[in-house]
Amino acid sequence: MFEKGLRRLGVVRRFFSAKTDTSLVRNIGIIAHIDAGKTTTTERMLYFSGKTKRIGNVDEGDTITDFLPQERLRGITIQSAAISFNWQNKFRINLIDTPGHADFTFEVIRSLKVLDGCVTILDAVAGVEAQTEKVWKQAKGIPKVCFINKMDRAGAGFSRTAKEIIAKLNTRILLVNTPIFTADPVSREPVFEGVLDVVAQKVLRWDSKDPLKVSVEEVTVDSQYWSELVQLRESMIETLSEFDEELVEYFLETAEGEYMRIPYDVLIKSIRKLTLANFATPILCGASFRNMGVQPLLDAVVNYLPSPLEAKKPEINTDVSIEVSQKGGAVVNKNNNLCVAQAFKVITDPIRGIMIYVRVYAGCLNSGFTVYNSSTGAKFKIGKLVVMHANVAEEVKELRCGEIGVLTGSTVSENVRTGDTIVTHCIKKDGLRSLDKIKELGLKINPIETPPPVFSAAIEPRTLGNKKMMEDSISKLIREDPSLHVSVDEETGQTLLSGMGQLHLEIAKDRLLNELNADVEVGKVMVSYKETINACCEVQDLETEDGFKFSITVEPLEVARASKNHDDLWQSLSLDDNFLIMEGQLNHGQEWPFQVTLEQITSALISSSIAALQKSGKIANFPLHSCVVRVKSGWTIPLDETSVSKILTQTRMLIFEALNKLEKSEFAVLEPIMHISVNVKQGDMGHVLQDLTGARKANILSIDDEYDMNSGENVDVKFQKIAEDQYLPKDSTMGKASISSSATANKTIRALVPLKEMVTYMNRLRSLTQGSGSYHMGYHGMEQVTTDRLPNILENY
Ligand SMILES: Nc1nc2c(ncn2[C@@H]2O[C@H](COP(=O)(O)OP(=O)(O)OP(=O)(O)O)[C@@H](O)[C@H]2O)c(=O)[nH]1
Repeated sequence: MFEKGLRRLGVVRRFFSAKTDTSLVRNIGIIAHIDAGKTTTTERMLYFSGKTKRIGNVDEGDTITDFLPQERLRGITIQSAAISFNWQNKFRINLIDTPGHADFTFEVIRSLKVLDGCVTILDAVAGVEAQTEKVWKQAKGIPKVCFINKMDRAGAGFSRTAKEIIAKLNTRILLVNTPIFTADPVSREPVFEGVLDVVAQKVLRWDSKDPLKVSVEEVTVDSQYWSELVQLRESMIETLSEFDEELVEYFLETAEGEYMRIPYDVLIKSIRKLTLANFATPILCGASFRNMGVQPLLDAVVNYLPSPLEAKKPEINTDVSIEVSQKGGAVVNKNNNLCVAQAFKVITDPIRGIMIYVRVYAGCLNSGFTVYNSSTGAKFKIGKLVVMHANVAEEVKELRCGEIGVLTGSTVSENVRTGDTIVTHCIKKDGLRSLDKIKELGLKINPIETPPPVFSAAIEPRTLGNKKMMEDSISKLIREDPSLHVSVDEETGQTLLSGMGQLHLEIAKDRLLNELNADVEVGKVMVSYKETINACCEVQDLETEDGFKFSITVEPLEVARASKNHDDLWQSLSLDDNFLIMEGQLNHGQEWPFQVTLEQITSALISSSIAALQKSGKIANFPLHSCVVRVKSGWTIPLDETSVSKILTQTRMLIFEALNKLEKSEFAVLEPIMHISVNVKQGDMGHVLQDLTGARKANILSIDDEYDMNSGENVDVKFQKIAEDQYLPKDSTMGKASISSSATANKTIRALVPLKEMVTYMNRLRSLTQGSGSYHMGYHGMEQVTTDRLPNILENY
């Protein structure tokens, strides 16, 4: 219980030991729609855990996790920040606070890749918002708890939000605590004062002046909360019984069918079981800004979210076994000496240089050991290892299975990129030779997918002498943020920087100018267009005198998918939905004959394919999208060749040559299509709809009442029924739905729209709705530009 944690606060504020038992580690992410209160909640978690001695606030720009100058200035999270702290003096929580803005979705994707559990924060007034639905889907399969925040705001609706969680996020819920209110002495309006803890059967009230002071009151039969508590427990136990046989047995036999006789520990165990199985989501509430409800949330993190030993196993490229032992954590290929880790984030620290965040999946990573990057084939020694507390580093000797930490040192900076897998021996400093070449050194954790960039801007040095510095600064930026892309037009020499949205490019520009001191000019932000091919092309058996032999085809993605062969090695080019296929590579069987490794060859082929597909569109030189470069089986290189540079140049030329065989008519221009949800008052609906379908060429998917769950396209009928049947306490504050009369009732329009038509939409929506309308937009996919709009697009590009 958190009271124990509180009591300890004044006494124990020491750093945790690096050797925390793996079963006591929680790697969690905080995910939500923008402004739901992720950073505010994280800040309180750090304070209540004893990690910080004062509470930072987003609005004053002094939080621990939003430490970039741009984050403090704008009051939003831009990059995910990792921080470790203790709870209950025994659990170690590694927490990543992720950005909520859709432009920084890659930060969420890469964090989710290495996390075992999530806290989803919701704004009690806004309910389940569009970005919440999106991140919830991205976190599929990861156990979650929900925190309904901002219960202090007028219009907060706990039960309304809880109902939306069931219906829109398609999960059963377990109400771990519910809000309690007191009446304002003057206005008599309800004021949020604490929570009813359904599991511990207590009422917790926070002192508005002292954040550490909480009064705890047992709920007994004569309490005003007793009958509410009985109903809440009954409802919780019914949901638990749907899944947990052991609980049913306990309820019927030991508790003799009495809901109130199931003890705290038995309930915690059962809630944990359902959460880990992704059968249900525990729900809690509070108001982080007022320091209310955060300690129970931390208790929920350790009580209900998985340790690394219980988490989803990593997805890897081969079929070796991954077993989990309570003592050693995950063991890959039955080898207790094998360490497997994945790099998920790279940052450049002004003092420490390049820092690579890794998650260790098996074994133990030791400083000073030689490691192998199985994604690139590079072998190198790692330097110091550190654990980060936002921007403060603590040096550690080792990172064990399940932990998140940082690699530092110059060798590391040259050899590791986001998504790479690192393999090493846990005991011998230079023990790579004793690892199995194919099953262990060849093992890769599936890479982190990068979403496609949809906006780009030309960028150029102010003076010619600054070109090199500009290139270096851009590559630093891209190393940190692979969702930014750079391409150079070989004919005009123009450099284009592409990203996930206008804000993303704006921040990149700010960082280039102010943090990296690059003397550059950045042009107008424009939509990124692509081209694709609708026919295959090939170059057969190119043989050079010095012994290189390759046959290559370039195919549309759907053609390659239709003829997928399980012996082929598919590699994502991490860009534009393009792939490289190496035919028959999983079937070689015999001894590897070449000096260079398969990983080095594959890495070279990936680089040459990316370069060749960058500017190959025949209609307008746009980069190619949804294309596959296939290297046919039977390829060879000279046996004594020690470098891959020739493979790079030869295959790049071959891809160009193949593409040149296609006619212009076999190419098509693609544009980014966005899904949008627009919230407007009923009275404004007509104008907004007319504008969307007319000027913006939108394809309307649905029009729903904002809080009407009877008609949403993403409402599953099964969960709608569960939502209707769920027992929920009456909302004490005035819910938004009850405030609105039919004339002002909010409507949500969902539609698919070309991004080009949405560039100035915010201003347009404001003027159509007198400032009351709002919208949210996310990437849907690339689609062929319709013939009527193509000439205009090409003319203006
Ligand atoms: N009334 C009220 N306001 C809150 C509460 N929690 C956060 N806020 C405010 O909501 C705004 C957004 O809070 P943040 O913590 O930055 O939200 P976020 O989810 O981290 O935002 P992004 O990371 O930019 O997506 C700030 O103005 C906070 O002060 C709360 O419990 N009650």
